[in-house]
Amino acid sequence: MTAPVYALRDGNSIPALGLGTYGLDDKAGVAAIVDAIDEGYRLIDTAYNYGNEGVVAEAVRRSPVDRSDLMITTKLPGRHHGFDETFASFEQSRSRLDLDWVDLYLIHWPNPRIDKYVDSWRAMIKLLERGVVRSIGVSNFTEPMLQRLIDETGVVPVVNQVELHPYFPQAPLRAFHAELGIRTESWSPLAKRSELLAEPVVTGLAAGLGVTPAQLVLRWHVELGTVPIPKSADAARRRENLDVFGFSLAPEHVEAISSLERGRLWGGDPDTHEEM
Ligand SMILES: NC(=O)C1=CN([C@@H]2O[C@H](COP(=O)(O)OP(=O)(O)OC[C@H]3O[C@@H](n4cnc5c(N)ncnc54)[C@H](OP(=O)(O)O)[C@@H]3O)[C@@H](O)[C@H]2O)C=CC1
Ligand SMILES: O=C(O)C(=O)[C@@H](O)[C@H](O)C(=O)CO
Repeated sequence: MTAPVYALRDGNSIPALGLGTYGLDDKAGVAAIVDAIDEGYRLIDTAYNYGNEGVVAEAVRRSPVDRSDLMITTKLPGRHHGFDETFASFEQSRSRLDLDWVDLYLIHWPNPRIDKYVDSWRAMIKLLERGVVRSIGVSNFTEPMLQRLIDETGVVPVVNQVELHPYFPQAPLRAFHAELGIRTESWSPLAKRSELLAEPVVTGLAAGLGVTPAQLVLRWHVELGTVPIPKSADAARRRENLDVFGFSLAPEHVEAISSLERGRLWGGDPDTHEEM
């Protein structure tokens, strides 16, 4: 089973659910990603800073699934912001990933104090023109930061990957994305498991639908039209996580889950958090 896809504003497409890989390392990580592709995952999310681009490369090499059927995302770290620095960093990522092209390249964090994300964005536009990147987007960008990229370059990111889960549904940012045709990707979609999966509203609705709490939460993302990228090192949980396209949630159930809102999981406010 594979996830359905959404069209991106640049004409490419993105699976409605993908695999997070933060913490999938070494041999076990390779095996987990090979298995995930076999299980039907087609969108794989890594980053320069995860230190596992080589692990993703090995999994892609070992998988019988054609590379062109996969969407591989990686991300530019904060310490490499800048026009020339972005080309150099991208080349390291591409080489470690052992790919002719990267499907989706994101600015990982805006790092506003460095104030070079527009320079990086200009370099990413060039990478797109050169054909070594198929789609470009950002991660952890606020509305004013997105607006600045657009005002200064005229190029709208296809994706903004942000913290998003029932504790932090990001309704205003999602509405802004919808106006601009930016697809929202949800990081930590299960709120890093935490206590979310034991919330009575989650367990109650899940029991009523005959699904697991994680499936209920991931279906909530699907109902919102965001792309969740749950990470799991466990095959049974990965299968469970992908199996959310055979049921739906009533609008009042979506609302009930969204009402768990209480804010970010930790201090990852893009206006102040600097991640190098
Ligand atoms: N752009 C950014 O700044 C960021 C991007 N990310 C991306 O988002 C991905 C996902 O986020 P992450 O922080 O890992 O958090 P998730 O919300 O995906 O939660 C992962 C945790 O949930 C557990 N889990 C997974 N599936 C289930 C299930 N069905 N039932 C119970 N527990 C489950 C996992 O354990 P187990 O492995 O044992 O199953 C793991 O402990 C990352 O891997 C990364 O790719 C994350 C943070 C920031
Ligand atoms: O996983 C990511 O992409 C990150 O940016 C992480 O470093 C994230 O910020 C985190 O997990 C912090 O605890």
